[in-house]
Amino acid sequence: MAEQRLPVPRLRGVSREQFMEHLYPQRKPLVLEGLDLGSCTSKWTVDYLSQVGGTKEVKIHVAAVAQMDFISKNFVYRTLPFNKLVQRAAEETHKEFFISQDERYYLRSLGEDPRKVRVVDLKQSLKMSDIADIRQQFPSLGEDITFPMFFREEQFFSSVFRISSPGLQLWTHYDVMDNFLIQVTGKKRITLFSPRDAQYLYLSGSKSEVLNIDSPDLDKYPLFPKARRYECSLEAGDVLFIPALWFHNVVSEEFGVGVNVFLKHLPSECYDTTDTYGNKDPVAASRAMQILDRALKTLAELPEEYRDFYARQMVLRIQDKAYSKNSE
Ligand SMILES: O=C(O)CCC(=O)C(=O)O
Ligand SMILES: [Fe+2]
Repeated sequence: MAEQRLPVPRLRGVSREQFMEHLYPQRKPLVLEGLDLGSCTSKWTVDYLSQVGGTKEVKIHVAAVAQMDFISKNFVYRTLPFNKLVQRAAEETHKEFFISQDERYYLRSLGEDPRKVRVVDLKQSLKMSDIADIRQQFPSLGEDITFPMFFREEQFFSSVFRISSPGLQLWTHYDVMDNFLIQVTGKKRITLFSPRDAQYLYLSGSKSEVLNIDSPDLDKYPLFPKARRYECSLEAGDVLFIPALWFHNVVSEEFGVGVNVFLKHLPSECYDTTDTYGNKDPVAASRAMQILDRALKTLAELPEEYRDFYARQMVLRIQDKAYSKNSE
């Protein structure tokens, strides 16, 4: 089957009203151009970021190769002061390094203590200190960036620094929050897949096992070419809207600094309160999955012929009762 590459629509000068009333409800990826992002787009050079961002320790991925692989774990986690990370990610060869001279770096910033489970206080509002918000963790840099306010204040979940060495590729995954990915400097190729095509992506949790999306091993992943492939080039000043559950794969074509804003689409109580990354499935989804696992265990008590018969009835019931009637 010929592989299709569908462009992600690009829109310039979209207003808050236009986005919220007409575009957001369509739940499709979009590149928004020409939004006011504040002074970051001109200020955030390597020197400025390292001076103003300071020496706060950050946890990073370090990889000896361009394509990070979560299955073979061809990367390690290390810690560097923020200013060092920025300098190293911007250079191609390193005098100081962890694994090799040409190792690559990826920062996904975290909150103060990502292991701490957030606590619900008396007013039911959540303690946010362990959730990334660059305005909290990097207040001086936070002042330079204006988030596109294309959402209601209470939808805000987190804001995350994304800093990457040239060439690095982040595996295909989905997040459970809506996302505005703001590319402040540098250039990325982003490939997206619809949640409806999850069946062709060979998922392991929230990630696709197909790492080499440009030249997949078709013996291992024969259905992968059936997934409709959307693509965009994200350049400095562009903002990509990634609706929750849309898969994305990111290749940094240059050293680049981005910030993404995760926001809640569902009412707050639908989300897992221990989720600090924005990637734990909604509570009802993980409960339903657990119940399904129990049902499968129960079915396994039957001999094959019966198990097969009842399993097929269950699939039909799921399709009839739970699939969206709105075919894409
Ligand atoms: O642009 C990146 O570095 C990764 C983007 C991403 O996965 C996200 O914003 O959720
Ligand atoms: Fe993501």
